[in-house]
Amino acid sequence: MPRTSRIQGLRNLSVEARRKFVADAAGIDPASIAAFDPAHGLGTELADHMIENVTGILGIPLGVATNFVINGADVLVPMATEEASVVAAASNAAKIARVRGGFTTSSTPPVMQAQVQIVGVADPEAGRVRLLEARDELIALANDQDPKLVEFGGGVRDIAVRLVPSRAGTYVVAHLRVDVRDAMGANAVNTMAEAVAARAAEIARGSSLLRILTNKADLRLSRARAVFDADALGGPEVVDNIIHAAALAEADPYRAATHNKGIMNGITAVVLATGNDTRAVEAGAHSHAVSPAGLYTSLSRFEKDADGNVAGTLELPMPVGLVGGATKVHPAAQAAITLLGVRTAAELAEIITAVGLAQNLAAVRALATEGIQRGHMSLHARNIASAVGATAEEVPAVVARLIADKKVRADHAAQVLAELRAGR
Ligand SMILES: CC(C)(COP(=O)([O-])OP(=O)([O-])OC[C@H]1O[C@@H](n2cnc3c(N)ncnc32)[C@H](O)[C@@H]1OP(=O)([O-])[O-])[C@@H](O)C(=O)NCCC(=O)NCCSC(=O)C[C@@](C)(O)CC(=O)[O-]
Ligand SMILES: NC(=O)C1=CN([C@@H]2O[C@H](COP(=O)(O)OP(=O)(O)OC[C@H]3O[C@@H](n4cnc5c(N)ncnc54)[C@H](OP(=O)(O)O)[C@@H]3O)[C@@H](O)[C@H]2O)C=CC1
Repeated sequence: MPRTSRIQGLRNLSVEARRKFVADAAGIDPASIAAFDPAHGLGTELADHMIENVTGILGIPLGVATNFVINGADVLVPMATEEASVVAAASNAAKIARVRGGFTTSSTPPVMQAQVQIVGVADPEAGRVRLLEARDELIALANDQDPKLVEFGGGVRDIAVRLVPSRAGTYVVAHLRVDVRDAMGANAVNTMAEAVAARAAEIARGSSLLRILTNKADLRLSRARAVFDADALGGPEVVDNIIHAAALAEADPYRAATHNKGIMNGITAVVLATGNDTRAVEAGAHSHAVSPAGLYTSLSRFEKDADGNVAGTLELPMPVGLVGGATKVHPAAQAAITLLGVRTAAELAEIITAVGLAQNLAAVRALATEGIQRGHMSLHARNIASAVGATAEEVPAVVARLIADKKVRADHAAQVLAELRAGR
């Protein structure tokens, strides 16, 4: 069948049947996502090469979000998360976005920056200018460290120098701005920073100290936008309430933190599923959420467009790669990349950003209407039923009672399960 993400009723299939269905819908061989099955996924031998003192493997559920249309193409999105309702919510918002054509994305070139801290410079202003004069020499020295990256069309694009006053003096901080192509880039730029540090310090007339990537990846931005149809959202009142919810998140750091957590529900799940560095993406996102005036604010924007629909946008750093880290090593991460059908790190980054926007819209819509608990807790109820010991056969009956009684709580679940087993 042609590639499609509009799948209804995926939830009603068994896990195995779902895997087969998803592969067919993506137009790929089911064997290429066999690694989603733990039996064919990451084994202890491979895991032992990934980190230190390996004693086992932690399983995290991997779901597939449906309904996404991104830049006119249908995309099925693998999401690894321990939290109920995240995959359903992303699929729900993608279904709404689909009414008006789905998501449109774009990004800057994949430029990461490494910092070289230079201490003890007597004349920092002059040190800054001396370093800028040596731009070509420093770029050549850095590029020599990674001929392969240069061969792929990447490499150092520029040098910037900042003066950072601190309680321990003014530091001269040189930035290497490196196009890392399809890499996340941390190892690549760290190698370069370490290689140029001594020469940079000599030129600035100080000594080098820290030589490390900055996770404030504000030169590597990814953007997504979508129009969420007013009728599909539930009408003009829902639109207005979504705008009020977004306005509070823009103005109030307490709300912004939760609003952004909702965005990261989607982003982290895809970053993790593709074997990328969740901490790097999270650090970049939160550093980007600080406005020029120093206010921690929302990463997304929701506006009412001229036709009364919600125009949603999200822009944030998205340092993800296809060639390094766990992405290349972890069999399930490779399967996730195959399912997504991406060929460049930029394509992956943009899909992740679209998922972040969808996730945010779903949560904000729920909050601006019926509240989060009905949708979220009815799915979380399955966790609670399992936690109190319900078997796979018992879970549906326990969940149905918890929702009917509007008491999605462990104590009530235990009571319901006991009653069920006693035949009451
Ligand atoms: C949970 C829903 C989707 C229910 O919403 P609903 O309206 O009951 O769903 P529906 O049955 O009408 O289904 C609509 C679509 O959602 C998907 N869907 C719906 N249910 C399932 C399911 N079981 N399994 C798989 N997919 C599901 C599916 O795509 C479906 O389309 P269909 O295929 O039927 O044509 C909705 O209430 C929702 O979007 N809620 C938001 C939930 C959420 O954001 N959860 C994250 C955890 S809470 C949190 O951490 C963050 C937060 C909220 O604090 C952030 C913030 O404050 O901003
Ligand atoms: N602060 C942070 O966020 C830090 C993160 N990390 C970790 O660093 C890892 C990511 O670093 P990264 O540099 O991406 O990993 P790698 O060093 O594994 O991959 C980058 C290298 O891959 C090679 N390469 C092959 N094909 C391409 C291509 N198409 N585009 C770009 N490069 C290509 C390049 O040269 P070559 O083959 O010559 O190497 C490049 O240097 C992650 O695991 C992350 O967790 C590490 C330190 C700090």
